[in-house]
Amino acid sequence: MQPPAAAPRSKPTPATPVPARPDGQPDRPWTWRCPSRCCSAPWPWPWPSPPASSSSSAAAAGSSARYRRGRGGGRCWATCRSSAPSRTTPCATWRGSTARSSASASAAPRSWWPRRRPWPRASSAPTTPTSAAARPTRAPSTSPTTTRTSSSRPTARAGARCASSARSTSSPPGRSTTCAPSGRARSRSWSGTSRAAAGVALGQVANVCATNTLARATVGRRVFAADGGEGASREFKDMVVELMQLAGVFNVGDFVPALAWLDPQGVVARMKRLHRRYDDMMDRIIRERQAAEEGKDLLSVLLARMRDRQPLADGEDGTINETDIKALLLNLFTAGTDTTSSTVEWALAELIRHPDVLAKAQQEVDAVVGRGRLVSEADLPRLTYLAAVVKETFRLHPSTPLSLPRVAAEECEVDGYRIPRGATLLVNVWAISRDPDAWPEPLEFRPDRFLPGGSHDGVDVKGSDFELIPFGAGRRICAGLSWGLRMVTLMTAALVHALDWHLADGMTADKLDMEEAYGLTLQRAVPLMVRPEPRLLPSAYAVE
Ligand code: HEM
Repeated sequence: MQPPAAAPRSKPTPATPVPARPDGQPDRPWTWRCPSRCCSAPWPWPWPSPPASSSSSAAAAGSSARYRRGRGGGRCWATCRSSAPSRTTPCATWRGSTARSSASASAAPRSWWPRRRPWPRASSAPTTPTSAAARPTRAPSTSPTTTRTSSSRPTARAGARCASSARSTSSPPGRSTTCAPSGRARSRSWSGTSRAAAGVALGQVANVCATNTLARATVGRRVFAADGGEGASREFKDMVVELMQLAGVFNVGDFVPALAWLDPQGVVARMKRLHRRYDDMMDRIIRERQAAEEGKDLLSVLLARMRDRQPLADGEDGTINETDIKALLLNLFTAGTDTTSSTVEWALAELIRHPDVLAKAQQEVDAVVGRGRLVSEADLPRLTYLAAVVKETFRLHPSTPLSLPRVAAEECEVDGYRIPRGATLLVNVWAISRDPDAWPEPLEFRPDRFLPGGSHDGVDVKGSDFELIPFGAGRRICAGLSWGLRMVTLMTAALVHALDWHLADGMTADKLDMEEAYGLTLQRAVPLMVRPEPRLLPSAYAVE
């Protein structure tokens, strides 16, 4: 296969002065995209910081243009489509690996280092005590009116087994209670959130919720306090983000084995440091669990199996040890937290940018649940519009845009392209779900397409409709699909139902930055800062 020409690597001469970030935040690095527009890669050289107060001329770029600058999109994808006899597998593979190589080279001062997503603190402006009790009714809306490089992936395999164990231990089939234990934690943290009228980073709150919910099923307790645990949650989230970024780096040693021992970018050294931090955290959790009474969580089950020298799954050989347990937990926490919370963050961002869609979703949840209680997992099957919103979010913002690397076990041919044995393949899920041949108006956020009578009525995210595969497909499909889908849907439903949403810091919906940061998971480049406002009866927020 002859891949299309790669992005030019010479430094451009800017014709115009460097504009400020559209969001007017001079303290964060603003990375240019490839100037030839032939690909989505951030420009790989350090760029002078924009002047602190210059006006936001770049903000004029429309939302569609912002989307187009994302990975694998824009002209490059179109070029591949026209020049290659088959676009999907080979082209997606090429796009993926190229995007990795150039995108990972974005951040100053080390040109081969991934850009870190800024992790905001809630504004230090004085908070107004707008408790749920004080603000029971819906306020007039002030919303703007405009609209793994490892080929064997051992921990992943173990994770798949682990997740099925989790299913059997924590979430019996037929019982619709997967996320139920987190309900109280959720409402508690939201009432705290609503007090933070100055603005909260939605992704961070969602991450604490997703992590605690998963933690309750896996280790029997929340790992972050509902409030006051900001430091710890930030540390954990930073670890997950760092892991995702390192996993997404174009590591020279992987492609030029002779250089691997040199670790020229320091990726392996950073991975090892990160691994030690994870290991310490897991050690702490295991010791605490061993000291406490045995529970019904996954960790208790695993520890009991280790103690009784039983294999992990019936019918399998071999017993498990503490390292296996740590690997399983690590796998679940890394695979299951950031993916979930970033999807919820994208969903809210889209809803804020589309007030009509938000209003429709709120009407639906009001009709099904009312305003006297919080939405629960049992309500989800009746929330068809909300399900469509979630699908549309997965389509435009798949949290694992290049899926996970696959290695061809045997040489094969796909659509006329020879795939050699041992080749690493990446499937560009992001580009597939924006393919104009499969999706009319692919860059528009239109949940209606999934409704009865819509162009994609009946299309699902569960791996059988190949134009929409945010969880992957086939044998190695996401092991936490059921959990992740329910978590995203429940969290989005709850946020939409319980709160009205305003952007913080004077931001308006039409200027909201929808830029994507680079990493294994699809984060927002600029975290979503919001001001939530209660919209239910005060009693609905009551917690035991
Ligand atoms: C929005 C939520 C999530 C999304 C979009 C997502 C997406 C993905 C994707 C695309 C893959 C790669 C599949 C492939 O190679 O074809 C994957 C693998 C995996 N995911 Fe998820 N995931 C999510 C949530 C979760 C959760 C909540 C868990 C666990 C509790 C989880 C556990 C795993 C594991 C263990 C694997 C590796 C499976 C294997 O290689 O056999 N994921 N996920």
